[in-house]
Amino acid sequence: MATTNGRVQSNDLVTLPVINISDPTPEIGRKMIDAAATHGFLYIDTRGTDFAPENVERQFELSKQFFSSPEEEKAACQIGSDNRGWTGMHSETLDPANQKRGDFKEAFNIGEFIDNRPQQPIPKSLQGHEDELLDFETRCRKTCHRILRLLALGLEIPDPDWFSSRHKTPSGCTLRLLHYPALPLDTDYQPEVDIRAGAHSDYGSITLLFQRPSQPGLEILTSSTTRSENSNSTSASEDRRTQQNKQQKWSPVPVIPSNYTPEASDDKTPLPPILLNIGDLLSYWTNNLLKSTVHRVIFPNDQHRNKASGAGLLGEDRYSIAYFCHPTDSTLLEAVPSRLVPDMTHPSSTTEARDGGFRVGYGGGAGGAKVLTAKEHLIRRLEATYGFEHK
Ligand SMILES: O=C(O)CCC(=O)C(=O)O
Ligand SMILES: [Fe+2]
Repeated sequence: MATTNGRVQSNDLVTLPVINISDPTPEIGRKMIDAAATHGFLYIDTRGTDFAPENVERQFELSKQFFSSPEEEKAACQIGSDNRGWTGMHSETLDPANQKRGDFKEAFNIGEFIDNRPQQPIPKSLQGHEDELLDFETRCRKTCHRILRLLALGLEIPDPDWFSSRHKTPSGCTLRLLHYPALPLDTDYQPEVDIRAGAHSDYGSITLLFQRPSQPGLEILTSSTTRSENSNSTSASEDRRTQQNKQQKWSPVPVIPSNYTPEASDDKTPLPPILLNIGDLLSYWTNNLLKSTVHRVIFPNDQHRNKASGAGLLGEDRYSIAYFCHPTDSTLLEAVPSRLVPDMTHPSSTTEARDGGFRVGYGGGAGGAKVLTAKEHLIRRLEATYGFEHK
């Protein structure tokens, strides 16, 4: 273990379940809730989704086409306060407290299409491919709706469409293409302070992440409890002390987990499962029952040590695609009608025991002074990160 960015780094890969969502039963929903309430991350088996391997391959081809286009063309679609467009190398700093310079990545944010049309300038390299972007976005949306339905079933919400019916347009849904370039041989990259994507949590309800086989780097912040010497004690004070001994560590998330057997054929690279994680909004909405876990992307240490790749560069390019799913802008983040929210988060708490008379069992601050809309929640979150007001 080594200390990076103030936290311990572990070599232990984290084990997350791989869930097939083709059969929308309450039992599958419960498994998803268990994982979402523990690590906030789980894998979705691509066989139960709207994605065929060629859809994902094609989107990665388009992504490469965009990132390898001339800088001026990308800059013509520079990101604005609407959170859409291109952000270049080092222009985003996801973890300013621990980074001395911006993320070693570039990204292109595509906001949702309205009436089948993009609502932002499309760079030259992607012009004529709008239908393919829309097709991929539509598959992401459908898959998210299946997932939201399963989460509602797992939470025993009487209406299984309670979440999905609150995820319509217009919304903050964003498809994000990401490129983490290999480094020049004379790089001054320092693994202790530099990073491909700084530690952060996602803003929306859920995120889908598509990764490439053999392009690792994602890590999540996990907690492990180290017990003190009086480990037989179960008193409340001992429990509190044990709590204080919780150690946070970075655990790598494998692209293809050992508990997954992809359909590999001779001529094709296997399609990794889709990684799913819970975002801040859904965590807030479920009163922190579902966890929005901090994660980051590192430049793999072995690639940093082993110097040049064939291209005269250090390490390899990494590409990923994220789909950030958000509720309809006007959605009120009010009570989630699930008895599991109080039961699982605060088993013994009562209304009076909670801060400010916060109503137990009702997520998202319902019962508090003001119920936020999804858009207000997103604006607050973006302001906290970028320090400027988004439209
Ligand atoms: O590229 C990745 O693997 C993760 C990207 C990510 O966490 C993000 O864009 O929010
Ligand atoms: Fe993220």
